[in-house]
Amino acid sequence: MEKITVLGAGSWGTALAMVLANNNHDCLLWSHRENQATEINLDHTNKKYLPDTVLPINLKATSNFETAIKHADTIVIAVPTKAIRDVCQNMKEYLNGKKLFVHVSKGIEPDSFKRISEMIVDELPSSNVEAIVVLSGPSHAEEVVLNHPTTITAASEDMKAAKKIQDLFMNNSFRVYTNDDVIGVEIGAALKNVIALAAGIVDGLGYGDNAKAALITRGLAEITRLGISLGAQPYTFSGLTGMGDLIATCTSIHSRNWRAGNMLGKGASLEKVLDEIGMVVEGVRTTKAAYQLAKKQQVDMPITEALYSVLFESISPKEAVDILMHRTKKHELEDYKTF
Ligand SMILES: NC(=O)C1=CN([C@@H]2O[C@H](COP(=O)(O)OP(=O)(O)OC[C@H]3O[C@@H](n4cnc5c(N)ncnc54)[C@H](OP(=O)(O)O)[C@@H]3O)[C@@H](O)[C@H]2O)C=CC1
Ligand SMILES: O=C(CO)COP(=O)(O)O
Repeated sequence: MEKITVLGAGSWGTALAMVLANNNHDCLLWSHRENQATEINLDHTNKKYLPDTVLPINLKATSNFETAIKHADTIVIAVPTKAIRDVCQNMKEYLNGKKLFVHVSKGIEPDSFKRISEMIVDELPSSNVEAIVVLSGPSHAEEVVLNHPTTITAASEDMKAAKKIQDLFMNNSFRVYTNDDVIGVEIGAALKNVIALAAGIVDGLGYGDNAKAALITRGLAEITRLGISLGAQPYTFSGLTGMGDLIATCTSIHSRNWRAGNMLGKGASLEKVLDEIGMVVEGVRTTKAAYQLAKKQQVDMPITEALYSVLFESISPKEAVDILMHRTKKHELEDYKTF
């Protein structure tokens, strides 16, 4: 039995804490809302985020950040991308010695273009960081809490740390692989949300399966191009955190990104969509970051550009699809000629 803290009691933090508690670890879940921590401790529910789930009784919660950080030497950070820096900054005063950090967030920071692990490195003193592991893959919280078979990847530059996280999370319904391509895993995780928003849009427009298959396939091509330009290994993008998560997110009603796109495709405004979903839709902010990053890297990312125009330049979803369909003629495999 290992002591582990999970920071962030939204859908994913709660589902992962449940996996760890079911694996008989001493898992403490931190919520920044006292009433939510009380609900988890007394009612064993988290109704806002996982309405139909009964949490294991050995899963404890706290809203005391100091208690949460001091509880364990393994800390899982499960807050949205935009909260990563704040959470890391707040934790510094309670860190004493080295801890193993796991992050599970899927995004890139606009303007700095930093991946999550880079933000963690920016914010935490290296003397307090044993290693950073990213846990990512096709894994809707709603299915994980039902113990439906799920596969995921623990990626780190430190394979010993990745294997430790594999051991802590793995069980009969939660299968964990390892990978050392942190760039590829984080880029695939962040960018699949952009393509999922676009997939939701084509479904909302009523364009059907051909259009969605095109988006997933050409989406993977542009994600791979960007990833390679940043130093990722090409084959990571055919794996769980690339193609795997694209399929899960672009085809599922569980996906907040797909649902947001679907509502946009049906004509709703971005403001109304985000208000109605009420949970993080990472793809919106990541579209901005990816659009900027593609320009910096001089990588062609037509789907990301089209989505950027819809989200931030008031182009209609239908016009954006028309623009994509009228691009100059290309060879399908010209992206792959370099590997
Ligand atoms: N849901 C899923 O199935 C999966 C999600 N992910 C990724 O996990 C990350 C978290 O997503 P998810 O749990 O789904 O998001 P949710 O929107 O479900 O929950 C986010 C949680 O983070 C809390 N939070 C927000 N800002 C802060 C802050 N500054 N300090 C402390 N807590 C904060 C929210 O609190 P409040 O209630 O107050 O808003 C909420 O509890 C995202 O990057 C997502 O892409 C990855 C795999 C699967
Ligand atoms: O990352 C996810 C599944 O792997 C969850 O996707 P959403 O954030 O779109 O719900």
